[in-house]
Amino acid sequence: MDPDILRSSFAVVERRAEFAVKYFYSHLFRHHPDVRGLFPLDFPEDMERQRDRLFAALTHVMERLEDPKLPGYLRELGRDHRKYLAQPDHYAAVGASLIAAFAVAAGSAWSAEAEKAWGEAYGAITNVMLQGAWESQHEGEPPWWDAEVTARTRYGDDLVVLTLRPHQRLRYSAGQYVSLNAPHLPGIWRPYSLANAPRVDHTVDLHISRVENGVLSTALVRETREGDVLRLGAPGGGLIMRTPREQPLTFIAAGTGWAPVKALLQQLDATREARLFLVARDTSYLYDRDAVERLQARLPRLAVTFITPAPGRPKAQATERLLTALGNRAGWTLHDVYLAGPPKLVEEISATLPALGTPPERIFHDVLPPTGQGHPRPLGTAEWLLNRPQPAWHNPSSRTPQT
Ligand SMILES: NC(=O)C1=CN([C@@H]2O[C@H](COP(=O)(O)OP(=O)(O)OC[C@H]3O[C@@H](n4cnc5c(N)ncnc54)[C@H](O)[C@@H]3O)[C@@H](O)[C@H]2O)C=CC1
Repeated sequence: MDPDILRSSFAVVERRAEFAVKYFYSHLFRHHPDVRGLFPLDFPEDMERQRDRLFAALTHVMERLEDPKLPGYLRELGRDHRKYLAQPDHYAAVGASLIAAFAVAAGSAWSAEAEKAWGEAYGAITNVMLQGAWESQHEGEPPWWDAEVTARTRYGDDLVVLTLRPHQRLRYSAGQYVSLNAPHLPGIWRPYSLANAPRVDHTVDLHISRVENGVLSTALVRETREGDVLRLGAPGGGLIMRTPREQPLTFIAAGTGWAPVKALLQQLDATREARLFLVARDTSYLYDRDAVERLQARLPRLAVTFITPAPGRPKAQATERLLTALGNRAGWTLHDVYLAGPPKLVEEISATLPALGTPPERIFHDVLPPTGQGHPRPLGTAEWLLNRPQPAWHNPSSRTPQT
């Protein structure tokens, strides 16, 4: 497998992603009509997003071809793909259509070597994913976990906290996420962080913020009732506690990014020194305040800072205020930082923290899909002070305003 050939041919295909994806799906469904059921064809807007997801996953792999963590990621992906009831034949069918689509999209940039490199790479990727699926099956895990909604708390129009009781025990670490599906919306799965450390009764909380035109989040926020049964995919993600006991911690949570941070905080003992920055688009979105108070009562060395825009100011101002607050705190060389929230915010804050003194390898967050704008270069301290980064809102209207 030649990483250079893979990367150079993928770079050409990526520029024609839209065409490549259309070709891929029509090729796949023409040759293997049986796999149609695995894709959310009833929801054209979701099929549209499927394109981004397919390329986000491929880009993720392309960027990590030589990363020793890639096999672990692929095993987790294979375990998670059991929820689609994906069989070895399906993997082979997808591979044949993917390579056919790449060949057409790459045009004259395609060659016999590229075809060979992709065939080998796809075979290797599939083997590791199938191994992950097999291990999960061997350990007695179900393809997905049916889970009954046992409680539901609505905050405003666009946010709901659901408590679910999985029918089979779900093993996970605080800070991990699962994908979630409602059986009446087949094929639509979205990742949500588990909002609690494992409990004795095995129930889990999910914090769901409604995304405008989001088929699943809208249904979950508006229609889900106690007694409904939802489906959870295999837990995954590496936002788990990695910091030695004696070291101080900073948590930054924006919006429902509070979910994994809350789970991580629940694991701390009373001696831990930690600070928490909770960011919301306005005060009415600072939900779950009781839980914050309970944590403060249990953790005397936890300093909490709430950050919202000034009254009447746009929500972007919260991120500016967060940057100011971070700049006013000391000790960044000592703190491990755990970050969760909108991908753009996570990207910006993790690019800013090294200028304050946190080593990049001490900043932890989920691997979020690429925003298409590349990763910002970390700033030097002087650059940061002279020219503080402005929050970049790439789609400020993608959220429904609260009425
Ligand atoms: N594990 C993780 O990292 C988790 C991430 N999330 C993500 O967090 C977001 C939560 O959505 P909501 O609760 O509706 O949050 P939201 O849209 O209300 O945003 C919360 C705050 O984040 C900041 N922000 C939002 N978008 C930004 C942008 N483009 N650039 C810079 N700053 C921005 C603003 O300060 C805003 O006040 C979703 O994108 C979700 O995918 C949610 C849960 C867990």
